[in-house]
Amino acid sequence: MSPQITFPDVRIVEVGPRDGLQNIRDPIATKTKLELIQRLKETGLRTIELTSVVSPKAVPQLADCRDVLGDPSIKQSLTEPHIRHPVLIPNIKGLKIAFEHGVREVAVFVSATEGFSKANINCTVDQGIARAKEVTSLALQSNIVVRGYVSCIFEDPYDGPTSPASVLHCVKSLLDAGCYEISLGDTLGTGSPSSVRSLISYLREHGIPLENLAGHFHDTYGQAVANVWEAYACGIRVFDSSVAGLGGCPFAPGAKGNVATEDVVYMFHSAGINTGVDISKLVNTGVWISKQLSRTNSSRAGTAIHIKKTKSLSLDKNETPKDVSLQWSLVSETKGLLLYRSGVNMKIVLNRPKNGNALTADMIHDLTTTINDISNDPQVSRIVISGNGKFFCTGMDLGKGSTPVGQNDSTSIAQFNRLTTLFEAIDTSPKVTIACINGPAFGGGVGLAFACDIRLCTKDAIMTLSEVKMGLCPATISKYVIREWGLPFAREAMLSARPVTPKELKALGIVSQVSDSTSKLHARLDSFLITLKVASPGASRMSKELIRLAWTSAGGDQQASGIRNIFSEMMGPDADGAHGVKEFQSRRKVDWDLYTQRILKPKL
Ligand SMILES: CC(C)(COP(=O)([O-])OP(=O)([O-])OC[C@H]1O[C@@H](n2cnc3c(N)ncnc32)[C@H](O)[C@@H]1OP(=O)([O-])[O-])[C@@H](O)C(=O)NCCC(=O)NCCSC(=O)C[C@@](C)(O)CC(=O)[O-]
Repeated sequence: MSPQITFPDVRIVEVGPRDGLQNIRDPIATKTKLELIQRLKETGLRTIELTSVVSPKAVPQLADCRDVLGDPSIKQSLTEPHIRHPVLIPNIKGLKIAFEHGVREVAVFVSATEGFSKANINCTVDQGIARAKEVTSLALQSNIVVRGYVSCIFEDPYDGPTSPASVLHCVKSLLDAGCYEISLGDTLGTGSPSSVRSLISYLREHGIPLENLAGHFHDTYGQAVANVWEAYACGIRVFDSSVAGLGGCPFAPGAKGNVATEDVVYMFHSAGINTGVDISKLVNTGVWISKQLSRTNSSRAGTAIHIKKTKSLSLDKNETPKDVSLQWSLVSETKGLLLYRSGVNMKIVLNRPKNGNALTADMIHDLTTTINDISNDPQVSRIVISGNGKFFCTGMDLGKGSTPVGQNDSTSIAQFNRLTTLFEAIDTSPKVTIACINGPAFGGGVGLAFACDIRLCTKDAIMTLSEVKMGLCPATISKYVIREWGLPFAREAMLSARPVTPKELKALGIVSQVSDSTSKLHARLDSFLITLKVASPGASRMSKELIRLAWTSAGGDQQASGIRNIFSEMMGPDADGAHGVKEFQSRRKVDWDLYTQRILKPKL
């Protein structure tokens, strides 16, 4: 019988909140970063890099490092004995700030190569080492432990391949300075298992103890997980990784994200190697942060586990879907709009958060085209409209030099046509349209929400028909707002321009669900979309038409003939009804999403 092999544990250094976020251009709220750290902690990760005390000019995304470090939850976490929270520090000034906030571990960084050193920290390699030594020495005097990073271990974006001797020089210098561990950074992600083995062997042969080394691999060439495994096989036991594979490097063009923590944990657990991490919670965290950042989840294992979980939940007959997530993939991006797809669902996200997602002429045009395109796609059943950032949509563009207000006749006509075409496209779409209102809306933004069939919103999604304050009026949107709100309520809201709360709208049945936060809203949206699988797309389209007829010509001839036509369409041999009733007779429930994707449709 072969002897039982027991593998030593590995330690994962989660770098998502720092390395993962630093390269993202759109501002991320401090509270999202804090929630990310908290969620990561709850997965069982015991080393989580918090932030970086670098110049806000160099890395604007981390300009809130003081707010992160000063938050009570972080202060508490910094005192917990089994938790390690390294903070990246470039210089003495950064160290002092970290020290003031009770940080117990810092990380210093150097590049093994001149080109990257110059671009990243504007000094030579040796000047970088001297700076890191200075920080390390002062940190150690204050009982702060120091970790070192060496970047570009295989290649530099400017200088090309890196010599192992340069890596050795940096590793040795940082260890001599007193760093307890050096993380070897494949910043460009060009390394492969053979280069990993070769470098680690070289360092070991030159007297570097393996227990002082960690691996930090980026996934640009898809080699990161293989590199982690190879480094493990060589004897390395500490690995940096980032949830959902977040990351990149602002100074290394083309560098992709870090190896995803989910992929690393999955790989180690599959080999019976304990990481101490609850993979299920980790996967949920990866899905959550990807959604928060409107980014595709780069973790392969995370995505697969999540889809499997979602599928088994939605196929369970006794299960009422409750906040089950869908996997959304980015389909296209224009200036101001992001388009995502999840099966038969499309989600359009207004993406001009700095201007409250105010609708420029281009955005209105792109939004209309997108809605028309989706409306003509037989593989799609639903269209969601949402917004990025604090606001859902602040209405018509009122920006200096760009607003169409106060211009000439032709500008006015063009804007009128643009707006009416957009709202008509939404209103007459054969697809079920859902406004997922992530925050307050003003003017045309309210119109956008109420041209849709159904609305879910956050508790902060206050609606203001603010037009009268500026001498304008809710002209093109009135058709939809008055229809949905009712005359007296709409009249009062239009004439007062007062903020109307989600609570009021919910009480009137005008919004269907109100969530506590944006993340909960999106989770609720996903669950809601899953529940809509019970509805046939053809029948939904016809139901929409019946509602429109009741609104436009209640009791009239047009409504009567419209109902007659819809009735005969519904009863036809090619209509969804023929399939739905057959399934009913066989005591089978129809998943209309699968049907629409042609999976259940009989082969001709
Ligand atoms: C939203 C708050 C309360 C935020 O108030 P705040 O939180 O104090 O932030 P802010 O005012 O600094 O706004 C943040 C940024 O968003 C911009 N912004 C914000 N809204 C717009 C806009 N519409 N157009 C262009 N830019 C806009 C604003 O200019 C600023 O950009 P920055 O100055 O930093 O570059 C405030 O900015 C505000 O009151 N905005 C105006 C909202 C409004 O009244 N919208 C109605 C537009 S009229 C309309 O839609 C007509 C229509 C379509 O209904 C007619 C029809 O139906 O036919």
